[in-house]
Amino acid sequence: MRRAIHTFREVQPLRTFRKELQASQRTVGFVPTMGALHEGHISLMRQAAAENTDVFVSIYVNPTQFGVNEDLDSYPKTWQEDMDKIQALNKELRARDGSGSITAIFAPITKVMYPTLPPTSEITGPGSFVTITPLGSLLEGASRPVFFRGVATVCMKLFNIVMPERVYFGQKDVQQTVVIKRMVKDFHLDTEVKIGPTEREADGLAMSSRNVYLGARRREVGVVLSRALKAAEKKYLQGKRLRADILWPANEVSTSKMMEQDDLPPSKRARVEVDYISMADPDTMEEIEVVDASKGAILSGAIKMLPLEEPQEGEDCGLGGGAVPVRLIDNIILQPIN
Ligand SMILES: Nc1ncnc2c1ncn2[C@@H]1O[C@H](COP(=O)(O)OP(=O)(O)OP(=O)(O)O)[C@@H](O)[C@H]1O
Ligand SMILES: CC(C)(CO)[C@@H](O)C(=O)[O-]
Ligand code: BAL
Repeated sequence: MRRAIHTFREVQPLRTFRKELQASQRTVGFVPTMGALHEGHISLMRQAAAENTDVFVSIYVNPTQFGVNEDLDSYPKTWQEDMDKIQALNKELRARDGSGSITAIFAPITKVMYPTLPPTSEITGPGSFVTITPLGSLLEGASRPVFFRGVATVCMKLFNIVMPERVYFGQKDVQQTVVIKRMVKDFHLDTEVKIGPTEREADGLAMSSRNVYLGARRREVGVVLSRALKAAEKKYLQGKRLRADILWPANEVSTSKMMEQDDLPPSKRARVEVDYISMADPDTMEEIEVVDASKGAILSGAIKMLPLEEPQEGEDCGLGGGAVPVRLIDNIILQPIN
């Protein structure tokens, strides 16, 4: 049966629609996004459609997860392209027997999501927040202090509005998946958290909405993060278990790339800073010295691609002309070995 996609801007009409679905024993898989959709998002929607009759997608750039000096204002917005991609996915899904499809988009304005106060990005600002500590203060949380408070808060609101049977998150944001699982467990939320694999470009770069800001020169250097993590994973697969043995090749790959770029003239280089390379416990994200092979571990990292110093005439500098710094994250799960 061909079904239209409903776009909701308000909570109540969405709830009414959701209740109708529930009354007819349909199941909802929910994919929260901030838009600027790419194959990473689409693969989560595909997975959700395989496991539910109806898929709800939210498109909302949540201000409270951006720090005051972060890139909220420049976050890419591509509404029409996003709708075209979702329509194309539905066409693909409808050709498949037994598959669900995307039936609702939730695209609220901020007053709908934060009805009481203007939302704050200040650490000590007022508001009703969900905090998951210390998990949310480590790694990404150390660099972006309000990030996981904002993510957990908006996801709690979205889950309360959509009431999905299942929620879908990408492994690319691995710490986010750990935070969401913890929130669902600790608050007894009646939903199942499903994680989809990281979708990558052919050279290994993890897909991200922010990649449009990279341009060719920074794009080529940015792939260093996935290479560094791969080098570390290789050590684990070769039987190494100690932090130093696993992480040194990752640090070497990233440091030599930094030095290589620093030595180039400003007209040719794309400078990069490493924020962290981590080997952490999969449940707590605390750093570990030794991998317990029965449990595995999470290798993750974050780098910052600095603005191009001397963009060249005619060069593909990406959206923003190479002036926007771009933070890239990536991770590899060291799988348990029995
Ligand atoms: N490459 C990817 N593979 C799989 N899932 C992804 C990928 N990139 C993002 N996702 C997932 O899509 C969901 C929405 O993410 P979001 O809209 O922030 O996109 P994004 O590309 O992660 O943006 P950015 O990297 O700029 O923060 C999240 O669950 C995220 O983990
Ligand atoms: C989960 C999320 C949509 C919350 O704003 C965001 O953090 C994201 O896109 O990963
Ligand atoms: N994908 C995580 C959203 C953010 O970086 O703000």
